[in-house]
Amino acid sequence: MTVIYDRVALIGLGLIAGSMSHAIREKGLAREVVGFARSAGTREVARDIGLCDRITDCAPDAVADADLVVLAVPVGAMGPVAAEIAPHLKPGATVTDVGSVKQSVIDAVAPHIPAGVHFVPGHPLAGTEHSGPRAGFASLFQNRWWLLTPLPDTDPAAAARLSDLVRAMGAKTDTMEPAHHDLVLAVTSHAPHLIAYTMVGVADHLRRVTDEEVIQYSAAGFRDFTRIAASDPTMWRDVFLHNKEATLDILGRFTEELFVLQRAIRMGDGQQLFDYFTRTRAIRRGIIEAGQDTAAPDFGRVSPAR
Ligand SMILES: NC(=O)c1ccc[n+]([C@@H]2O[C@H](COP(=O)([O-])OP(=O)(O)OC[C@H]3O[C@@H](n4cnc5c(N)ncnc54)[C@H](O)[C@@H]3O)[C@@H](O)[C@H]2O)c1
Ligand SMILES: O=C(O)C(=O)C[C@]1(C(=O)O)C=C[C@@H](O)C=C1
Repeated sequence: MTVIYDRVALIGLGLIAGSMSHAIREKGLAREVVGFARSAGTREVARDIGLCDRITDCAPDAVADADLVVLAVPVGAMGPVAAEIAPHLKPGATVTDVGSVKQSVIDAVAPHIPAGVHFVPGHPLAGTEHSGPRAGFASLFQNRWWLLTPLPDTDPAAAARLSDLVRAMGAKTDTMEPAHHDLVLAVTSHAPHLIAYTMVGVADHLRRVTDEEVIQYSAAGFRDFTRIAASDPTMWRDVFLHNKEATLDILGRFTEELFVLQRAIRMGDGQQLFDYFTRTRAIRRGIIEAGQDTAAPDFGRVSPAR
């Protein structure tokens, strides 16, 4: 493969940055991958497992002379991290982020980006319930979407070069308006996570169930919920706090639908339930036909949790 950036700096060394480092180094897409993490423990693990070519103890060091800087920290930390590295960015460099929410990250990061540095926000639609420096793996982005949400004044050449990197890591790229991205992701990712957290919380309240039966008789459907509900609390706290309006809108619609189904059950309206489930089954089949189902539960085998 061709080198796309001479030096890539990864800020935050968790699942996404770790997976990027594995993919970039495995495919030779950069001459050097430098990593920085805030906590000494994370840096130590990253050094132990040889996650990057170099790990530094200071964010400004990591970004000095980097051609691409990737902000891979929780959404709420993007602004402060951008402020810290901004004075040290190389003219002509590109800064991207991998945050699950786009508009609030843009609002927090863009004001810090100096003239002559390109900011191309992005979001890989790929992940697992695991986090931290050991969680990453090179094939995470294979055949998954990686959305870019460039700003009106984003340099097209900088965005195209980032797209090249993303595609070379195995992902498919598309561009979207940030606010539209946040609404789409509220439907496809954020509200479903909240529902999974809630469902597992409900089971937890039923002590009789939780004590033994929830483990012993855990059905596949509930197990899928528990996988999602095991996702990183900091990351998801920040997602909901920073995509508040869209998530609340979708949860409002969800509640209305839930009442419709609840009423159908109460009234014994089997036809309504059958018709509803027939429509939703078609959506699932559409996702599989589009090649978007990658059997997420297998991720646990690929990358053991911390
Ligand atoms: N996990 C997923 O499924 C997934 C998928 C796509 C995008 N994302 C987004 O990618 C970003 C990183 O997620 P991840 O799953 O790699 O997380 P992670 O928890 O595995 O890693 C996050 C890293 O950020 C560091 N960090 C945390 N708080 C920080 C702070 N205040 N300042 C500096 N560093 C800090 C942590 O030490 C860690 O190194 C998030 O913005 C998340 O929304 C996650
Ligand atoms: O498979 C999972 O564990 C995920 O939840 C990944 C997932 C998603 O909802 O699809 C989670 C958050 C992201 O921002 C992108 C991907």
